[in-house]
Amino acid sequence: KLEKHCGSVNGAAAEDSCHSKQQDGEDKTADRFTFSAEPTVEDIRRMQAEFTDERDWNQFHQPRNLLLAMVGEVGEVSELFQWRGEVAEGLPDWTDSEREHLAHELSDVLIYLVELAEKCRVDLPQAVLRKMALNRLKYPASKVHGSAKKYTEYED
Ligand SMILES: Nc1ccn([C@H]2C[C@H](O)[C@@H](COP(=O)(O)OP(=O)(O)OP(=O)(O)O)O2)c(=O)n1
Repeated sequence: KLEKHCGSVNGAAAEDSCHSKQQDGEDKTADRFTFSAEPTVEDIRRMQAEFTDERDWNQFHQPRNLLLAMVGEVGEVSELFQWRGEVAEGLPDWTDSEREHLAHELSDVLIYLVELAEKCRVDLPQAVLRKMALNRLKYPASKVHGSAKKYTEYED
């Protein structure tokens, strides 16, 4: 079962439940945003595996091809942002159609990423947990709070 999220299927046009202005006028949209619980990463892996099986496309979906496909889709995401200058969180100036286009392109990136991980036998959800643990060790909050320097730039 796929739950509706934020009053819309893609979470983009959710003026009432997701986009509330506080009394001081500050838009707290970003603070309130969360993803739907489903589909899980494993659901996405399985759905894409079914999609490729049904088309006999597995023969084309080797790791290197999936990597190139994913990078191509990242390029399509970049196209949506290029020449716009700074874009604020929540994309306040974007039309619904532009938001939906972005949702499609980000989904393409995710679909290929998940399939690439599958074909490389990387259990992505667990790998993310391990990598985030490493990130926390590398960048202790007490040491790096408020600074975006890379870890090699810290002196002690
Ligand atoms: N050989 C293929 C082709 C497509 N797809 C799936 C995964 C992606 O989610 C989407 C990509 O489709 P397109 O290559 O047609 O790319 P776009 O949807 O981005 O279309 P366009 O490049 O015209 O914007 O379809 C796939 O799994 N394997």
